[in-house]
Amino acid sequence: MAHQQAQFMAAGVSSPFNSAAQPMAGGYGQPPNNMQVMNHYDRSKSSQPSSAFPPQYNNYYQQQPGGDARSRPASRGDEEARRRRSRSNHRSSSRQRDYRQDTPQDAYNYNTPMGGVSNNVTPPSPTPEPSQSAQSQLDAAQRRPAYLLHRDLVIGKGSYGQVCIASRGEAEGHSGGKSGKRKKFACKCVMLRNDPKYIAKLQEEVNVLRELRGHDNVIRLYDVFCVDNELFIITELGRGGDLFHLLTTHPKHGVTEAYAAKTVAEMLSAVAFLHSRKICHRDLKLENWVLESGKDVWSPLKLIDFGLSTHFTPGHRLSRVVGSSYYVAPEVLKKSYTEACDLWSLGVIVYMLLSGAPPFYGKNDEAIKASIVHGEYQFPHELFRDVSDDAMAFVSCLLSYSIEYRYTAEQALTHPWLKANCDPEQLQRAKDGARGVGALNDVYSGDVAMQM
Ligand SMILES: Nc1ncnc2c1ncn2[C@@H]1O[C@H](COP(=O)(O)OP(=O)(O)OP(=O)(O)O)[C@@H](O)[C@H]1O
Repeated sequence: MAHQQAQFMAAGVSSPFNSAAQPMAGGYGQPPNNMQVMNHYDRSKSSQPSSAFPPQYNNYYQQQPGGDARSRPASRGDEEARRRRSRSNHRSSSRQRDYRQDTPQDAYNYNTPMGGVSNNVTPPSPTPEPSQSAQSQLDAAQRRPAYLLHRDLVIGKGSYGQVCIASRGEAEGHSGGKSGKRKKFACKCVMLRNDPKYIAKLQEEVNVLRELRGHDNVIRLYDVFCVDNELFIITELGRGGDLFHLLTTHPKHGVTEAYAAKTVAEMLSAVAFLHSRKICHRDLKLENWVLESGKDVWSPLKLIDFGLSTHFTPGHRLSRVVGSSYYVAPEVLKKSYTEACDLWSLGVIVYMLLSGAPPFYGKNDEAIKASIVHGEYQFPHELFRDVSDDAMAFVSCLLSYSIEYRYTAEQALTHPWLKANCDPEQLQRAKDGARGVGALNDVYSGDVAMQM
């Protein structure tokens, strides 16, 4: 994001970070050279350092059982000891583990012929046929229906496969507009398994993405198809990379309140919209928000990764323990929860945006879970010195242990902290988005959309 930084500074836009900016890595808003993209986005979880966060995140304070959430500023000695403990803890703790024990029960559809463009996830045939064409022999760039898949341009890796760049242009039968440029997309590539539960999970992910099309802060689905037992989910490309990357590649902690408020308004807009459609995301975390533009860190945020999302019935409790360390709500760990778990996760995200550290932590997943279930957190002075009382009050409304008192996304959008720190037009757009105003106007236009 060196060029992002340069861009907003040159344009006279205020820096989103709390401290003097140093060049940051990441982003691919400029025509990327392959190596840049690989360097910044080939973030294989297996190759992640064992620390949950890079060193600049390791200033977590020690939990003080029984302490007031807004309690005493830590003394310098305390803080040093905590930092030391925290640093050694996080060297050995695992990164963002998912508690994936989830098996959505929706029916799935086996009807789509291989290679077709479809909304349906097609399971592999029990005895896979040998590779059918020269297509499968192309390695670095493979031609798929209407897209060129750039297998070498990996922008992310998750537990289900990898996400790479796909593009299309005149060669694939699409006009490139006036500029004649190829349009780029993100393509999630997932090997299919002959496992109905697994297929049903993917089907739910695709269904949810399709249902949410048109909201400004939800990544837009363009296409889904299967080729040779591999599923390809083509979505809009978040060119600015994800928020985890943005925060952790910056040398200092936290973002300004103005940037946090803009970010949170957009997140709440998306989450309110999801909940109005009776969809619970269940995996909100910094990594699952990407910036639309690689040139402007103030560009809109987009929610990605609906792999753990589920439809819910109001009044019915969900029970499967799913989510990611640090962000998972206590009631999820207790196996009885509602869509309010998403608001808890947003509370964790805002806390982290403002301070650069998570509110609940521990030396391993078990310790993190125990800290979350215990439910007590603080706003340590050294991390929140420059943060307003209103901002902390806002975080408290989301990190309410009791879901009765926890704000809904709609309620949170009316909080005075957002009003004081957000551009009014932006806040209004977020509120409109929460009610699905933009989404209702999302006409399926254009050839790609027609394929859906
Ligand atoms: N549309 C996109 N635009 C930009 N980056 C993306 C996009 N989709 C995914 N990514 C990147 O790829 C990473 C992995 O994608 P995703 O979360 O969808 O995969 P996953 O297998 O479901 O991962 P996880 O195991 O974390 O749930 C993301 O954290 C993000 O950095």
